[in-house]
Amino acid sequence: MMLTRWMSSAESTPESSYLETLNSEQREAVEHGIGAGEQAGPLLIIAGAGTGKTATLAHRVVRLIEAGADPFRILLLTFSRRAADEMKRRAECIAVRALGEGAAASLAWAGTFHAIGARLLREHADQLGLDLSFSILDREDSADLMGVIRHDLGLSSTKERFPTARTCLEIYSRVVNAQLPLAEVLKDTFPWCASWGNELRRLFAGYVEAKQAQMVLDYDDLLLHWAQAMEDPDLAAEIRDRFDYVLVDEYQDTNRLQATILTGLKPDGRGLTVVGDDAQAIYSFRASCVRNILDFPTLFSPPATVLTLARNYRSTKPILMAANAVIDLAPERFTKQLWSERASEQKPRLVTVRDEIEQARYVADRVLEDREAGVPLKQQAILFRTSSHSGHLEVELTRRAIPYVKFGGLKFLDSAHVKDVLAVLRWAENPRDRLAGFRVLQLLPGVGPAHSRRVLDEMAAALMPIAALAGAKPPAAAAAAWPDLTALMRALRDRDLPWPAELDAIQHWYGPHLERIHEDAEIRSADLVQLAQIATGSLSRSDFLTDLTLGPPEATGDYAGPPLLDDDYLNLSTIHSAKGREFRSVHVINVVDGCIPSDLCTGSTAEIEEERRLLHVAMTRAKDELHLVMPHRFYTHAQMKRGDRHIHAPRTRFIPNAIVGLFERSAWSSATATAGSSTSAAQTRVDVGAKARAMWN
Ligand SMILES: Nc1ncnc2c1ncn2[C@@H]1O[C@H](COP(=O)(O)OP(=O)(O)OP(=O)(O)O)[C@@H](O)[C@H]1O
Repeated sequence: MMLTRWMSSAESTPESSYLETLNSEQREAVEHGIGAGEQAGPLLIIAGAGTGKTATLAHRVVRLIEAGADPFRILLLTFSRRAADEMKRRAECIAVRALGEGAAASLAWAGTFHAIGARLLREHADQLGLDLSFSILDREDSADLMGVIRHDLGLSSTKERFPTARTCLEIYSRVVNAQLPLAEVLKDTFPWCASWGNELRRLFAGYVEAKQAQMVLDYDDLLLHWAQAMEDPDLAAEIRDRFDYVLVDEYQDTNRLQATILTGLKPDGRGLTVVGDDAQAIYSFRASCVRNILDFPTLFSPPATVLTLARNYRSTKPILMAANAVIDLAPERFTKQLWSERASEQKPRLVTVRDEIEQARYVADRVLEDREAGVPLKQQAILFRTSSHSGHLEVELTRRAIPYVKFGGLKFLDSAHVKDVLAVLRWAENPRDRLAGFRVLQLLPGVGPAHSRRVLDEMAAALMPIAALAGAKPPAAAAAAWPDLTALMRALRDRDLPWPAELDAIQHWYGPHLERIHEDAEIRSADLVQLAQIATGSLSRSDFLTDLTLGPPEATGDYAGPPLLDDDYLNLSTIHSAKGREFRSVHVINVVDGCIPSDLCTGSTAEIEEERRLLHVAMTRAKDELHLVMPHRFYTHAQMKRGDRHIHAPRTRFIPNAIVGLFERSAWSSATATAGSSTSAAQTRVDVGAKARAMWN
């Protein structure tokens, strides 16, 4: 899209009509510091759920441009790629409205911290001693690499069990992102690993060395190296000089390392705007730190201006009152009471069902009822704390042929066949990427880990790795397939095919292997068709790999076969993945202690508080209808077939008796539902208490 630089501030009209749709609080945030003759001081916008944070940030971007800012020098940092795309789209629409057709704000620097980090590191690779063609490992690959080093150092065969590769990666990642010493992270977050401090240090040193030898960066490196670049005065000045304005969305979910990067970019806070909601901080497991937002104002001198958005445009009053009540019980936060003008008689419902099977039936019934009443499936969502909570529901939906897409949980890109194809691309991009090579080589019949390692060692030692691959001696079973692989790699390396045609070549090569390896090859190849389609959106192989690694598509395609995008489908989502979204009708399932809060959290106050915020986030996704469903009992897994062991689950502690009156309570069972009625708690059928008392009177 064409870049237009708007009128200078002298020409701009603060009363521009495109700002009229904003309320006065939003307007104040949009106008902050504009026209003051110097760059605006630091600004923190505390924006409660549904208060128009995206709209406000998008308008501020356009207003800055209108006042003379250069769109190329605005850095917009968001939490997900979807949020970046949405923000760009909104800003462009507003720009057109503000300045007429033909006007456009092309935001060249909008993306996640990781994506922007990757781009800056590539642009400054020389100065940072990085190889320009570095590839990026996703979390799975990083854990695999950690596993390889763990094994090589003999840590997989220690007498007492050494932490798993995944736990080691989590520890490593927390040290990097929270910028804390290893000993402190072990003591506070991984106390059961505390005795392994020395071994972990050795492991992490090996992991870092392996990444450097293979010219790969993991997600954490994208931030770490960016922060390190900001420590060099000249380089920091160069990077700082690229951006006049830095705007950050979802600031409550940034971690210490990201905060360091921001203060490096804007040491006095001038030109810096951050938006967030401390009540929606839900990513501490990724070392995000709610203190970042609570402490932001005092980071600068003079301190940042704090503006609050409290008018919620999304939810009805009763939904908002209940969501406010849940978060009001949190001990520390910026105080704000969300309010709404959307009147409704309907309180959110708190529904008890016998077990998860009944819960699935209840939800499926309600979803169909809502659809009959004119609410499309796409406007409905079922939310849960953990991906595995939706098992029963997925079965019930499939049984009733209700199409759905699941967000969170097993992702499209985590499926083996998609990873295989991407590994070929990554290996072609960087033949020293051992993990990619390790995966690709083992697709061939008869090639195992030992043989792959040998070939990769030969390639690592050679000046021309692909020639070394061609010259390597394959095991007998792979002899026939070897020339095809080397021919493919050579073609990809030499860029014989234009992008994205090379993906077709890979699929052509991969087809027979897919059929040999997987029984359900046909279903899996549909995902590969989808992958090829996604590839058309990127300009080059390297862009495609970077885009996918940093912002993967979220829908599961592994088993369900994703519905076409224009079909109507129900949204199933973890609460984390529903962040930033809204639906006319929302069901939150398993609203019981043990699920929310999850019994997986260790019970520290900070963790419990985060679970409270999760429930708040879930509730505030609803516009018109909100159902919180509570199965009364859960079957336990470790028992004989047809066993009937179960545990009783109490209502979540986040809805204590003091606030339960804000909900309409009812009990539901499929037996009474088919008889055409549900039992309301208020209309008890058999008052067993009275009967029992009567026995003794
Ligand atoms: N000034 C306004 N007038 C009317 N509607 C508005 C206004 N501002 C925002 N909205 C509407 O309110 C809803 C919520 O806005 P948005 O999605 O930007 O909220 P948000 O603050 O990002 O929410 P959350 O943090 O919960 O994800 C949207 O449907 C949006 O169109």
